[in-house]
Amino acid sequence: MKRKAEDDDNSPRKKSTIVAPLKSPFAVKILNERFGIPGFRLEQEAVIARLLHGESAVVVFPTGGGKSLCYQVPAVAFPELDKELNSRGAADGGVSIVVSPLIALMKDQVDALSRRNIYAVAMDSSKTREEFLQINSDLREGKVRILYCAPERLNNEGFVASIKQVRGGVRLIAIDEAHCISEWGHSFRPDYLKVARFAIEIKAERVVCLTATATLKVAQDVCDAFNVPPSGLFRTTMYRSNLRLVVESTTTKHAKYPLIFKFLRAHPGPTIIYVTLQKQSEMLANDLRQQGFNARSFHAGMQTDSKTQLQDEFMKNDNMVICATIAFGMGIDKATIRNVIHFDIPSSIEGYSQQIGRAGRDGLLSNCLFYLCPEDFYLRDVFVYGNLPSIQSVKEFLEDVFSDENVAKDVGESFEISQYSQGRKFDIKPTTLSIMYAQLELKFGLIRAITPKYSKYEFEATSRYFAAQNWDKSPAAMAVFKTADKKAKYHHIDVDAAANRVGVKRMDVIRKLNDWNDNNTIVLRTSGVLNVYSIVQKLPSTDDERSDIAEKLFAQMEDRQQQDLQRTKDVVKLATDRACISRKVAAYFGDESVGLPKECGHCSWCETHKPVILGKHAYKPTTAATIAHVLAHVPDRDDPRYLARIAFGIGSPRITQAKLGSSPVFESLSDHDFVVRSFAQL
Ligand SMILES: Nc1ncnc2c1ncn2[C@@H]1O[C@H](COP(=O)(O)OP(=O)(O)OP(=O)(O)O)[C@@H](O)[C@H]1O
Repeated sequence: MKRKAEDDDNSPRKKSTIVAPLKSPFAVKILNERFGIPGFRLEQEAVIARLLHGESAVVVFPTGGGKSLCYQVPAVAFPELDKELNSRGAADGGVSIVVSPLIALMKDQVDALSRRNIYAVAMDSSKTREEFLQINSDLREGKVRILYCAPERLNNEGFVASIKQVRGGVRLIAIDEAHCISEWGHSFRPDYLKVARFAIEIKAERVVCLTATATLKVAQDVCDAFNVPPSGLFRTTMYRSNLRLVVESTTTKHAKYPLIFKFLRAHPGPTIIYVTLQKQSEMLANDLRQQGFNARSFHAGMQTDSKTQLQDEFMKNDNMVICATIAFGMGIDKATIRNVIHFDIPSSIEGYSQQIGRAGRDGLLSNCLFYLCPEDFYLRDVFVYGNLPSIQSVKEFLEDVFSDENVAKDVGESFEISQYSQGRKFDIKPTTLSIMYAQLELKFGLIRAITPKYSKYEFEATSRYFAAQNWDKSPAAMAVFKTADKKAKYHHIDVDAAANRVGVKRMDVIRKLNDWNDNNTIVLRTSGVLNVYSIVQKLPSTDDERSDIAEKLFAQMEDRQQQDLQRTKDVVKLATDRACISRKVAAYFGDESVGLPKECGHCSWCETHKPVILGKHAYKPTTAATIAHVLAHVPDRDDPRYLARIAFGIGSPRITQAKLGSSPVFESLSDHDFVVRSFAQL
């Protein structure tokens, strides 16, 4: 008998009315036997029991709380449980997919799982073609237990297609850092919004979303995205009784230095000092070294090898001070960090709590210091105001996306665009640009991102390449031979020009290059991503329609700017309030658990019962003369926000291109409030 379509719906959106068990002896057995761990912590067992029962879950555990086991144990348990219940064939165990933004973390986990004889792989761009083919074949045969990938991978329709063919299907999707799904979250990532759609498309049986920082609102958003009922939300307390939370205010940034030196002399041990700017991390490490500390700097601008080496050193060392941007710490599992110091204002309470959460995982007393002064606000404002482009830029960007050529295309056709060049051309930050694309995709339903292309191909020829010139007369090979241009060691090739020249498809040329790469005829290098979008709905062609979309996009970004400004205010309020800081952090995350003391007894408020007083942040007023000074150096009058940015010292692609970053007016009004209005009446 033919079943109704909804009966086939295995997707996580299908709600269940059956109550899931809280215990799972089977999961305990897997934990002991396959992971060598004696027992579960927190609510790990209840989460896993629910997943094994076929339900989805949202997990909010603090950093280091053991979220990884919540998906690793079920992934291993599914095929074993099938065997026990005799419900599926041995090769039909399916795969569990972990979506995570942290590539380094994926690698560590894959290594650890491999040591336990669990077949896990990370699908990332470092894989060679051979490895990639091997993974795909193993996936099809249902051999891979856990597959890690970054959210961006879900834009790759080849990947989505191959997942649909996995033998045994997708048993579970685990979404790490799941707060990135929520637009209310402090680190919203547009590609995360596509995970829910992906889960439905590939008919994932269940989903587990994991995060260390989610307010009630964010947790609710995550639950809504995957239709997880209240019984599927697991939260444990954020309160950490071994963390001493101290806030101190200073009059200037400079005055923080002697306080830090003095504190670290009295409290040695592994330490992380968080700063906002890369340059600052280097300067501070330098100053600390001069004071005799074993200090090093860490930031995202460093080479991957140096970063890995430094992390390894920090893991082994018991008295190292790392001056780092927030790039440091994610995936660092060092239990004995004694001090976490904030040299600048953290961007949100979520960020603050995540960073202090890295201290004292061994349960021993650890100090979390937060130094605050009026100068700190400037840096935060630069970051927040720098994200919002001008409405003019948004309109020009949309004109480019909805060009006559694209508008003439039919539904199902696609267009290519380089987000990188658009960012430079329209003066929009890459993250902001990708948020707008995600909105065009998910909110307006106009386009859909599909597999990006590389725009630049180059290769190093081996002797086989030169030999092939005599015998390989295939059109794709001829296209390469005729077009590739040798400069020094590398041949450069414009794949589109090559394809046009001989009248073959672009794809054929790319396939040829890849085949040659596989059989050692060439060593291929690719770079320069071209984003590709397929048209889902006829693109808007009238000015009114475009204007309407531009205004909606802009309004939403303005909203985000307000939220970001509010986040800074929340942090300052937390630090300067007449209340227990630990309790306030817990309350911010909706954690009012019974058993939480009214006052923690180990924060600056509880220790002194005096609030931290922050000096007044005095902005200078803008005058006609200060504005005229800026205008004298910048000829453009098309965009008040652009002028305000220069004056305030917020870099942008357009400012870099105009070489105005070193102009005398750049940053000239940094001690003024960021007022676009001052330039708007010109
Ligand atoms: N039940 C347990 N018993 C003993 N050790 C555990 C248990 N659960 C997790 N751990 C260990 O605790 C450490 C932290 O776990 P994990 O990395 O999963 O934390 P996390 O919640 O993902 O943290 P983060 O938010 O920093 O990513 C790991 O070394 C892990 O092996």
